[in-house]
Amino acid sequence: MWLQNNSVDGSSVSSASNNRNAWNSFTGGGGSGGGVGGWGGGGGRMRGYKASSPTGTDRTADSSMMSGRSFGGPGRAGRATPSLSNYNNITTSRSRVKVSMRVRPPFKDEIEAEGGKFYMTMEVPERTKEADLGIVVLGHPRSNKRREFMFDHCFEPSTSQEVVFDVIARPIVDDVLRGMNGTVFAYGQTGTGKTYTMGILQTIKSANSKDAGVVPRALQQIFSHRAENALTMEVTMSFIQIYCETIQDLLAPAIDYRGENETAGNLQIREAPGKGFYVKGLTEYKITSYSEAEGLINLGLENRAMAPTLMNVTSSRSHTVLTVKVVFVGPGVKRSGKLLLVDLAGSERIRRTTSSGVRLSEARSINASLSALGNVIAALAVDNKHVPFRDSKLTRLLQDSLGGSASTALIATVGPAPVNESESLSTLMFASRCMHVKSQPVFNEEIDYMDMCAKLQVQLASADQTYLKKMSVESEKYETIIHKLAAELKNARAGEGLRSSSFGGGGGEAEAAAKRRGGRRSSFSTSAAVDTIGIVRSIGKGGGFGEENHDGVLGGLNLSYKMLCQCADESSTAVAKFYKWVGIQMEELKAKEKREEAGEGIRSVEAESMNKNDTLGAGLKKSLGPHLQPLTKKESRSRVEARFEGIELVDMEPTLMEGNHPELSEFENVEALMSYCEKLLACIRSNGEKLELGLWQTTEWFLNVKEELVSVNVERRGREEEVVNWSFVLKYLLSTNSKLRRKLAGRGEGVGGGGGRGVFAGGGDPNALNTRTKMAVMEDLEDEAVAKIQAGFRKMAVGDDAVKMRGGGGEGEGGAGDSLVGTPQIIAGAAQTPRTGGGPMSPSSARKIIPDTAVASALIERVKNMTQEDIRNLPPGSQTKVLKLRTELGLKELPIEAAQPSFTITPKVENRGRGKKEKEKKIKKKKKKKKKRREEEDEGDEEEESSDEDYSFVK
Ligand SMILES: Nc1ncnc2c1ncn2[C@@H]1O[C@H](COP(=O)(O)OP(=O)(O)OP(=O)(O)O)[C@@H](O)[C@H]1O
Repeated sequence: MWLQNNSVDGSSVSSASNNRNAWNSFTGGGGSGGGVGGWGGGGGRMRGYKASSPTGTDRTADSSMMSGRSFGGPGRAGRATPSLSNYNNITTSRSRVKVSMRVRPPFKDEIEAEGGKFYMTMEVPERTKEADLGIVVLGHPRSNKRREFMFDHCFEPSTSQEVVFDVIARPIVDDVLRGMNGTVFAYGQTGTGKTYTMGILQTIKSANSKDAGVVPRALQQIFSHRAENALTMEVTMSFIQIYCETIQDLLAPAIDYRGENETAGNLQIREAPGKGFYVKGLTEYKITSYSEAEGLINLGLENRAMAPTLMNVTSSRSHTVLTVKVVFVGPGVKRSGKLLLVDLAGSERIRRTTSSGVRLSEARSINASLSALGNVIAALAVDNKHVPFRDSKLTRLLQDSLGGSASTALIATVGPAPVNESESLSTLMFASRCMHVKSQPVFNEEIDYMDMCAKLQVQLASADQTYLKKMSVESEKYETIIHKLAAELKNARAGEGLRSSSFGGGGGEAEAAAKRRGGRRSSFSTSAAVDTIGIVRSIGKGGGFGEENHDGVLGGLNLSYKMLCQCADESSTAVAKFYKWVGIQMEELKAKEKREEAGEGIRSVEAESMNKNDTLGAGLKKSLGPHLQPLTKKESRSRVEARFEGIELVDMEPTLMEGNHPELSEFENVEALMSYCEKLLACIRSNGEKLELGLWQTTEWFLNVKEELVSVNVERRGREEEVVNWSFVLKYLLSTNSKLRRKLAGRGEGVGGGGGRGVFAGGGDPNALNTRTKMAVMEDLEDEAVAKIQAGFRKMAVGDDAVKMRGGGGEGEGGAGDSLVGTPQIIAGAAQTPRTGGGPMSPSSARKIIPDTAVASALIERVKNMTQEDIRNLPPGSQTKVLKLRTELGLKELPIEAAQPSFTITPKVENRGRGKKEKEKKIKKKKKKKKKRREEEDEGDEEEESSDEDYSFVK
């Protein structure tokens, strides 16, 4: 859209209107928000920035005024996109001077003079070679002439200072802070806003104010920059003006301490190799803050040559160059960036300025230098070999910036009035040429490696303490881990030692260990290895073997690595040992079974005993034969097979690491070490699993085998116990059988001795007998022994057998007593007091041994109730026994004369005094009876003998 003058945006042109004092109503052009025609072209490009004052009202009015015009039109939407063919040779802005155009808001007098008809439109093409390119179309409202220019940016009049800075200057300052040279210069007709754009029209105060231009904002950006670590930033500043081809130091007093300062008013440009052109004698101020810079610039602005011209009451009559050098210094590094902020004097047609005298010569000088600048640009634009930098002081000073090694941006300013058309065309053509000036910024960085090294060493030394402290903490951490590893390794070794000893020890400890584990799966400790991997990983994350790694850490790592290797090796050894042991055990067990199968072992003892050609042996054989049938071969084999059933040791080969472990220093990098450690860990895990599996299997197997063994042993012991029990029975029988006693007398061994030799040799726990066996034994014992004892007591009670027992006492000593010691339980609770002496048992002892309380009670009753007469009638030995028993029973002895018989044993009394024949007859009869009874008992007759007719208790 066209600019119009029928509305007002006081804020955007306030300074202009105030200065000119004539304009009070002006709209500062189309808004960026519209983006349709007019200045909105720039606004379209600027989408996202805050536009100052565009309104729809402005555009409506503007479009009505534009109707009928041959160029322009109501807006971009209604017009064809300008041809871009002319701009195809424009290279990307990254490798050339960046050019933008800014249109000053019209003054009031311009609006009045032109009637709101202006000559320029801006557009952003639909598609451009570069997305940020903008097009300005220049034409005259009253002619068909039309020129199109394409720039990097086209700023409408309402574009804020902030936007211009951000788009144009901020990237240049960024480059300077990175160590490149950068230049921002404003070029344009006088009075079009160069000084305003650069922000040095008046004294600068705050970079944050709305009107603050490039200079204050750039300084603020520099001082808010934070230098990288280890680099210090130094900023120096100089400020000159080129006035009528003289270079003046705006920051040096014109009068020095000697009275005058000649050099400050006319500085010379010199050239030095590696330094390029420089201003000799220029004062450079080191500044550390924005406020310092502000003070200096304001001082310089006071010194700046300004004079009102017809076109600009605040016209700058000189080119001003503010140079800000930013140097970053670090260990061995010097990086420098130079920022040139150039506010060129305004180009002008001398006739329009109506200058004369000094003003005229100023204008000529300005035009001459700008002309030289134009020539330089023209030469650069077409890549001329000769670039006339020396033609003016300005071009010489800008050589660094335009010569291609700096990052350069040009802001071309134009006025909006048609009256400025030719100057604007000239400016746009100059700017357009600049679009072709190549620029390839370079970094200004000097690196002194020696110096860097020395300084780093100093830094390192100073940082060493902190570093060491940090490393000692790290070290402690690793030490803790290493100690833990060592402890675990020790435990693992101890565990292995335990297993090793049990490996050789025959399984007892292995079983015990399995029991202690309570069925828990045993495991080879892999946590140590895992921790080591953790250390390696953490080292790896920390940068591997770089300088930053402390020796201590590497030492710790080395130790951990060694331990990991050791773990892997030992795990392999442990597996090998384990399986070897299992193999041996299995072989041994098989061999043992085979021996047993062949008839060796304990059965041979039994067989030996039974085969003895003596009464005892014969008796044993007769008594125990049925119990001691040897196992058949088939039975033995099935037992062996059962014991080895279920054991499948799948993989007996340990996992091994091939070859010797490399040294830590042999690894190329952390990754290689990590990879090897992972392999070690895999080896340890694999071996651990094999051990676990093996232990698990063998534990199960042993438990099975043990159960089998126990059942066999129980059976075997059962047989042993039966031997014992029967032996006891036989012993007792011996004690009552003089014939047997006589046979054994003088041998020095009784049945008890036999027991000591073989029967009790196992020392087994009779409780381990199963109930069935126990009961059977008990029943047999009771049936056999109790019956005999009862019979003996009965005889004793009648008196005659008591004599026999007493009489035989001397013969059987040492026979029975000892064997009772090992078998008290068999006669449950009876043998409270083991007998150590020999001879026939006393009634009291017999009572203790014999569980038949009925018999004992009868006996006791009998003794208690005996009268003196009864006792007197007893044989002398029996009298003593009875009296002793009575004493034990706590009975008061009656005087024998006074005693009344309580019962009468008639047959004995009656038979007393009978002849020898009768007596023998009786004995024969008894023997016959006894024999008969024995035969019955041998056949398992369980009948009670209480109905023995021979003996009767008479009350
Ligand atoms: N974008 C703008 N917005 C508002 N006012 C502006 C703008 N540009 C310039 N002006 C005003 O226009 C007047 C002239 O501006 P300035 O002095 O910056 O022009 P110049 O190009 O530097 O002129 P010279 O070359 O003569 O010094 C100043 O009063 C300034 O405030």
